[in-house]
Amino acid sequence: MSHSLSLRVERQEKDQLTCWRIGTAQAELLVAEQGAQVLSYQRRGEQPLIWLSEQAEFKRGQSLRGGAPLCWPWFGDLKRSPQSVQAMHRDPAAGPFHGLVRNLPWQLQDIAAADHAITLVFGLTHSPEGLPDWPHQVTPSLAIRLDEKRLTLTLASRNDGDQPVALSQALHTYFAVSDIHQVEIPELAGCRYIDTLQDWSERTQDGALTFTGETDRIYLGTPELIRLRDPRWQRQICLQAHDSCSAIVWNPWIDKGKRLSQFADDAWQRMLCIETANVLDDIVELAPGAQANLGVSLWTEPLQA
Ligand SMILES: O=P(O)(O)OC[C@H]1O[C@@H](O)[C@H](O)[C@@H](O)[C@@H]1O
Repeated sequence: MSHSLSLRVERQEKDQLTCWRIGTAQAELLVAEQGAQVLSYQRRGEQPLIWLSEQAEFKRGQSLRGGAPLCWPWFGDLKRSPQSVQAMHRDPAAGPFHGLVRNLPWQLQDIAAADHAITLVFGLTHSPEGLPDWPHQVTPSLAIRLDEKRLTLTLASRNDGDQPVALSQALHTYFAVSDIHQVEIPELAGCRYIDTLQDWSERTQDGALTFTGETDRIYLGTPELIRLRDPRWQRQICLQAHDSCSAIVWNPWIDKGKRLSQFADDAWQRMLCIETANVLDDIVELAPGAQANLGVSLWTEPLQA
């Protein structure tokens, strides 16, 4: 498909996966159909905004390291999720980390260009009995909208069943940074967080968040706009969340980085996850017939070094 807005949409087979590459005058985006996983997003003349591991493997049935995997219908360890989220599963002890859909086949269901933007909609097609051990009729879909300035991801969940459903979720976005030691996130100052590396104890963020070691935290009561300042690359990445007031911030640092799949030993220096989420006291309760939309818009702004 080509378009007067100098839009290019190309389907590409990369090893075992079908991907879609979208090129506009301003940016380039790559998405894998599996998991409806955004893999990379780079604005022309800039460093990548979304980070993809140079060791990412394009294999069926496994999530790629990097991009923006979808954690749904729960985030992280199901046994650590609120009771109402656990109760949706037949065997919470056996629920896989980060939910059920990040390594399933999804399909591109719609693609439309209008108002200087292109939107791709991916849907998960699963059996009427629902997902394995999660017997609920909730249909997720992901809309990916690329306009001249921003990339917007919206994960919609519609409850087509006749019982309420509780879920947690996250847009697990990996960002590219110049050097993890030099970036900071000012907007998290004063937020409560759960430090999963300190026995899940609750703390309060003192000043801007900076990075000096392994970090794995769930921030609560987060503001709508969060900025990742990167003076060395003279930019800040802006994240505007929609219908979310919790976020996970994660960097594996050296030791955990060595244990991760599809991850170079020094990759921890170049990436950082800020995951726009609905977790803990921010989970989603979906009445029959209701729909929830979790979203994030991403863009960059110049910054003086
Ligand atoms: O290796 P995975 O399953 O993609 O998870 C990556 C990370 O995802 C983060 O969301 C978690 O907070 C981390 O604890 C975890 O290590």
